Amino acid sequence: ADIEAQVKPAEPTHGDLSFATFPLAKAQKKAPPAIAAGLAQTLSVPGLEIKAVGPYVNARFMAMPFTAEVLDTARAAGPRYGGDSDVGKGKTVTIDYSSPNIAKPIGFHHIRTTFLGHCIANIYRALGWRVEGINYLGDWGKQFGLVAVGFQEYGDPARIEDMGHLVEVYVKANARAKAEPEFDEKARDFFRRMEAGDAEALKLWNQFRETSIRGFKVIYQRMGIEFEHIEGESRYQGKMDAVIEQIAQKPGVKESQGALIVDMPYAENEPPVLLKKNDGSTLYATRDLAAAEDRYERFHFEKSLYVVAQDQALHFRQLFRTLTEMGQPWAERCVHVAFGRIHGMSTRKGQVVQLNDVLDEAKERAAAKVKENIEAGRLTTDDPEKLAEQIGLGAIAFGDLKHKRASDYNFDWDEVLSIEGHTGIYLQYAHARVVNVLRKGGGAPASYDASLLTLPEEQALVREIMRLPEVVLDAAEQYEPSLVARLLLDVAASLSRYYTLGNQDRTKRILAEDDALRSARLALADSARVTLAAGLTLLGIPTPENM
Ligand SMILES: NC(=[NH2+])NCCC[C@H](N)C(=O)O
Repeated sequence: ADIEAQVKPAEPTHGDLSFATFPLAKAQKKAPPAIAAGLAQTLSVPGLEIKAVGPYVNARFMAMPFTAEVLDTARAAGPRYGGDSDVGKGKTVTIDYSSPNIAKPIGFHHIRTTFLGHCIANIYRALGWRVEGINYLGDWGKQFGLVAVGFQEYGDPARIEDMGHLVEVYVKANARAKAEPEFDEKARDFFRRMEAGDAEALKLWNQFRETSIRGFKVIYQRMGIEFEHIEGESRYQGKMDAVIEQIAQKPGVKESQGALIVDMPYAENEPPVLLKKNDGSTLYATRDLAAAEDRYERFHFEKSLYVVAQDQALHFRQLFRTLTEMGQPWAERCVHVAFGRIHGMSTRKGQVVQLNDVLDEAKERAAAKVKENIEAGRLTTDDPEKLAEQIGLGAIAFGDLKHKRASDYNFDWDEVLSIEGHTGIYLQYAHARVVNVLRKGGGAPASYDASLLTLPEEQALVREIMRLPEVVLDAAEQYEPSLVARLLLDVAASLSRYYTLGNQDRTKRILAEDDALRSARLALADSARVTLAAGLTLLGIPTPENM
């Protein structure tokens, strides 16, 4: 109790704690060095290495025995850290994501499915699965009738290749159909002609479709997304009768109020699964049934994911139940990866949120931030325009992916672009900063002594770095990119605590005077860099090296 413990000076090669034995000399009637030697021999504390040095008992936190293994694993894997190509070897997953509706605005739910789906696809790919990403366009259905009839009445033929124009036509036509029954009837009739194979109707439809796909592709390119398949509901045109025939065999079909429905038990008040409307036209559910079978035939999937808003939960429950009732053993491999809503997202262009406008505005706002920080000398870049695009995309993507997918969230421009917050830009900056420190230190050495990494802050950072592979597995199992997002925040926070420890200048902490210590710290910094880069890439977020 008389022993005074003092936290050792900043230079940790001397140990982390030191006890002076002078106060004990009188009571024990022994010389301090002898007391120190005796104590060092009898004291045993797990995790502490204890040594007598003259009259002092010095203690040092020991590095976890696996520190070297963690760092070497991360550094050897580099951009593939967190992945494991054995996990999904020989298995295929289909991922239905993005799937916007042609000639309709890309609404908030398409923003979430696009980010979530892209990330889940990246994660499964990193785990060695064969990923068949499917952009299942809403390119069939009555809404086409609306656009077509609207376009014929007040569209500008010169602008048939302008997606924005088609959206305008749709929005107006939709409002008119609600107010004017004849207009609505015309739209239905147009779709009926499409389903009947009318060449003229199909020609116009195809023009709209091409225009939309061209417009979507620009957005996907911007986001770094490549789909294995861009197809859509129209693929099942002409193939629906076969599916209905199959359902008629098992579990059966029946008529209900002029429409054709799947004959299976329904809960009280549950709307039945509609296969054909009373006018004979097919529905979303009919096409999804055909699509599910088609996907199984083409890909023999181990899993079939549908990254679609929670609003469609009933649709998917019924879809999967129908497949089960049909006797498809693979029905249980289908999963609705549902997500909540974004509240409060609007752009300067207005309330009808379009993904491209969101990305544009994010870039514009990021550009203002970049400019402001360059002027204040806090940021350097040789390509401010590109950096703004990368920060803008990171802001929206991370702002979305950090939330558990099932929860709703409020979107706020200032929040997603805050450098201090739980944001994409914060992580991008943490990454660029560590890249910079490594550059100053002449890069990380191949060999180093991991046992020198004994500071609690160093060990804490090692522990976060170590978690990525496990977190990626959990994220895949739960279809939950937010787990990866949160780990990255933990890594960045640990890194920042390490830099600022003892209020030292961050470069000094890592670029220590002592060669051996500096090497070990650079190796640790390099592993943190690898973890941030690999994780951000899984989330679909660019990792600029300079900012
Ligand atoms: N197989 C599916 N149903 N995928 C989701 C399609 C989403 C639909 N196009 C929509 O925008 O609401």
